[in-house]
Amino acid sequence: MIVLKDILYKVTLEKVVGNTATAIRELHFDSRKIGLDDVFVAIKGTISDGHEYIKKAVDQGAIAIICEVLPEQMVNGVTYVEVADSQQALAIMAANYYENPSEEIMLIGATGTNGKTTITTLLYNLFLGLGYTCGLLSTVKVMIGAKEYKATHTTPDSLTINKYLRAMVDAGIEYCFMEVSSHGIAQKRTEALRFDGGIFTNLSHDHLDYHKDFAEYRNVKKQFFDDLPKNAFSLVNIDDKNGAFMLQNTNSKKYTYALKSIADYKAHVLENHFGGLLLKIESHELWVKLIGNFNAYNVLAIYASAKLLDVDTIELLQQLSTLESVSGRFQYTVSREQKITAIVDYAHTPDALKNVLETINAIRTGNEELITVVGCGGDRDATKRPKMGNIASQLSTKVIFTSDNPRTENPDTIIEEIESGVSPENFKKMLSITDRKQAIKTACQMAMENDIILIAGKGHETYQEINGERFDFDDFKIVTNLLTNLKK
Ligand SMILES: CC(=O)N[C@H]1[C@@H](OP(=O)(O)OP(=O)(O)OC[C@H]2O[C@@H](n3ccc(=O)[nH]c3=O)[C@H](O)[C@@H]2O)O[C@H](CO)[C@@H](O)[C@@H]1O[C@H](C)C(=O)N[C@@H](C)C(=O)N[C@H](CCC(=O)O)C(=O)O
Ligand SMILES: Nc1ncnc2c1ncn2[C@@H]1O[C@H](COP(=O)(O)OP(=O)(O)OP(=O)(O)O)[C@@H](O)[C@H]1O
Repeated sequence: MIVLKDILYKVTLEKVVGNTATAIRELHFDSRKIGLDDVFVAIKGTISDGHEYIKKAVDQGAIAIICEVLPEQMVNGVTYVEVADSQQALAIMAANYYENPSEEIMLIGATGTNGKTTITTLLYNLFLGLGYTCGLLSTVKVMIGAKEYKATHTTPDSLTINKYLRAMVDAGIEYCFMEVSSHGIAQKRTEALRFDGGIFTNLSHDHLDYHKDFAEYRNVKKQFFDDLPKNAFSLVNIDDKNGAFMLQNTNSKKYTYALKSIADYKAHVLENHFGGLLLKIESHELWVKLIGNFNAYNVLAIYASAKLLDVDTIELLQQLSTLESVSGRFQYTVSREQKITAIVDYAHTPDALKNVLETINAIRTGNEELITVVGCGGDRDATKRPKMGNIASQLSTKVIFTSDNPRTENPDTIIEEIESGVSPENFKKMLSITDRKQAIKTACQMAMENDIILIAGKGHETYQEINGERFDFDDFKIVTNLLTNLKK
């Protein structure tokens, strides 16, 4: 039997009307899920206010209501608890409800604008290879041992996280690697979790549709490190100009990694081409099958994390050399006859797109065409559109602007906004094809021997979202198929 008072442990209570010794069944923050004897946590959201659904929750059988403002009319037999912050209360209650699973597993979080999925997935694969049992909470998928679940968020809500962590602990899983998004931190989805380590990758212009400005976005990321406990490690990329800021107020053990600056963990890129990366990490030379300078940072972060988790260096180097690239993250295929290389990458921010294009330009000989197919999502930060148009047209020899999850916006209007960032001298490089499949097909038809096609923005996604509906769409499958059947 679960008692309300027990799951309220550590929640600061402002006011209580009713009995907290009451037995409860489930905990929910969505009134639509409430059944008999459940607890409803009312949250002020971005679209609606959970407080408006309190009556509905009670009508459906809720035995307790947790809210920031008590309703005027309260029903006898229902317990009403006023708290200062419902999201925080939910996080603490969720941890209590699932008996604090984060305290029974090694939990490592990665945050930053880019690299979270790559780092957490590679850490997961690395630790599996080392013989540990592992869990993964990422944008692409959730893994609990061998069982795969569809991910709905980069960082799910606190109830879902704790439910997954409990399932991992019950399955005997030793390590969980999870992505920590800025939305997740801001909405307190990760509060009340006990992390054993936190990794900071980098910070650039992103999510400014959600966060007020860059300063707020940066402060939210820092909050994750501020909250890490004394025994956890904070591992930050100190080459990033915001790296030092992340470490300012944390009580955790502070470590840095870098390719350029002085750092606790340092690497040099000795070779960088389509075959992979040759790195010198500390005194060790290491070949990895990952491409591009940014992956040198990712490999270094993984190496440093594993060292901080006491992995044997020889075994670690051996496993690192076997790692394969992550789905939709610089995933590539080469057509057999024409040797046309197609790269599918999730780059959907100006900085990530610039990184990927610079990575390709650093590797290519210069004689080939670099044809980029790219779009920007609808109903999301519109300020990045001209920036991405500018970057794509400057750093490619040809560019095709197309759709990328237009959602409720008109895809042609989005494309016009992307085009507005292209400077006149690059107009001749530019084409616009609204239909993404047609855009990819045109790129394949335009490509000649040894040319390179970059299809950016969607990465691992297997859909195109138009007006609330998701249609099957997979960049990598489409381009692989087109290149296989290409007749020139
Ligand atoms: C903008 C945003 O982050 N929204 C998240 C937020 O929902 P919200 O504030 O919009 O909720 P709302 O619809 O206003 O409703 C407010 C409250 O009323 C409740 N309600 C609502 C209707 C009803 O009938 N009954 C009821 O009780 C809702 O359950 C909610 O508690 O809280 C929900 C529960 O945690 C999230 O599912 C939801 O994520 C939406 C779906 C989303 O798309 N989020 C994205 C932007 C996101 O979080 N992305 C980051 C990664 C970003 C990145 O790095 O790319 C992520 O971690 O996934
Ligand atoms: N360390 C890095 N620095 C810069 N760019 C990177 C880094 N690692 C990966 N990238 C590039 O950034 C993009 C996103 O990578 P990844 O999915 O790993 O990041 P993320 O932080 O999980 O982003 P998201 O939450 O949007 O999925 C990809 O295009 C990838 O090529």
